Order: sequence, then C-alpha cells, then structure tokens
Amino acid sequence: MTHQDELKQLVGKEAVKFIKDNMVVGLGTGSTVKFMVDALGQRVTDEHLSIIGVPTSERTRQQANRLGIPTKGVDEVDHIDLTIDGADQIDKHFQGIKGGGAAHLWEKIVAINSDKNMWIVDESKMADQLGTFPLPLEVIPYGSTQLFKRLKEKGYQPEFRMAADKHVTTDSNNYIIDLHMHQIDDPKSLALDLDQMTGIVEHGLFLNIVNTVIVGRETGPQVLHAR
Ligand SMILES: O=C[C@H](O)[C@H](O)[C@H](O)COP(=O)(O)O
Repeated sequence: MTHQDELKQLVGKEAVKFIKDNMVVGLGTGSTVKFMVDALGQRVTDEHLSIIGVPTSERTRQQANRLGIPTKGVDEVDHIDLTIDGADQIDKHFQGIKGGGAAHLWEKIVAINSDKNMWIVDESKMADQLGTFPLPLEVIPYGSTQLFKRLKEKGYQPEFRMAADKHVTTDSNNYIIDLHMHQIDDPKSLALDLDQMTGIVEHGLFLNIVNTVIVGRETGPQVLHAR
C-alpha cells in the first residue's frame, strides 16, 4: 500500500466512528471512500450495526452489497442522516471540487438531500485556491461538441474525458468534460455561469455543502468543522 493509501485508509476508518446504529448513510465514491466502506462493512459484521447505505455510484453499491451493507436508492429513503464522501480539492473556505471519478452528479444529489456532509481526504487535497484540479462537468452527449466549443470560447479550456479513445460515461450515461482552468478566482460566479449553460447536467463545484472534513495527515486524522 502506498503512503497516500495509508492516509486514505486512516480517514476512512476515522469517518465510520461517526456512524451510529439505525442511521441512513450516504456512501460517496472513489478510492478514499472505498476504504471507508470496507471499515463500515467490518462494523456491520462485528457490531451487527443496523444501517442503510445510499450509494452514489454503481461501484459503491456493489462494494457495499458485497460486504453485507444493505442499500437503498436515494428515492427510496425519506431522509439521509450523514453522507461521507471523498473530494478532489478543498480550499480554505471548505469549497470543493468533486467528480474526478465521474460520480459528482449522483454525489451532489445525495449530498443536498443529507442532513450532514462529511468529506474524507488525504492532506494532498487541501489547497489555498481551487482550480489546479481540472473541474469536471457531466454533460448530455447530444450537442456536446457544440457545448465544448462554447466552453472553449469562454476560455474555460475544456477537454473531453476519454479512456482508450472512447468517451468516459457516467452512471447516467452522460459524458464528462474537464475544465483545465488552473486557477478559479471566484467559484460562486463560475458555478452560476455553468448552471446556466444548456447541456451541462452538473458541475463538480460543491459550494457550501460540507459540514466536516477529516484530513489524513502525517500526525494523524485532523477533524475540521466547516459550518
Ligand atoms: O467522482 C468522484 C468523486 O467525486 C470522488 O469522491 C473524488 O474524485 C475523490 O476520489 P478519490 O478519493 O479517489 O481521490
């Protein structure tokens, strides 16, 4: 296991301590969350914890079910107590970029329907300013080449996300366009602009969403309260 993976595992294990019996828990997506779901599966087995997981991707749903964690879809629950997810970058105001794993649409839907949101990251994800991580957009395939041109004209430096010459597709069968902006000076106005562009289903800016961040540091897990 790499050192970065050790930090991811550390925060994954720390996060599940916040899960209590009978909770409905949103389960994020990604390599950090994978460690968290492993740790949660262990608790469900060892402590006969009775919880329901609401997965934010097919990948996470399959992992949870393999480990014996019961899951329901977001439309099958009446509330979500806490969602634990990863993040690609977090700035000093606790605004985040997500979607590096193409899951940010479902993640945002689960997040905005959760009473509390927690992000778990290794320390490399913490930044003064957002933007060095390319900003993911989930876009409808129909008209996406025209949308791409409009994004380029605006200077957003778009790039379709490809794998082996094929478009990466999301769990909703959409495409991903990453914006290589390097520096996002005003995340709020960028989010507003992207919200208004037809064809973009959702962007990866998660603003004023997270309540608690657990950062994996050399010295141990650091719990930060955002709001
Ligand atoms: O689309 C993927 C998600 O937003 C992930 O939570 C994010 O990319 C962080 O993933 P990882 O823990 O693998 O860095």
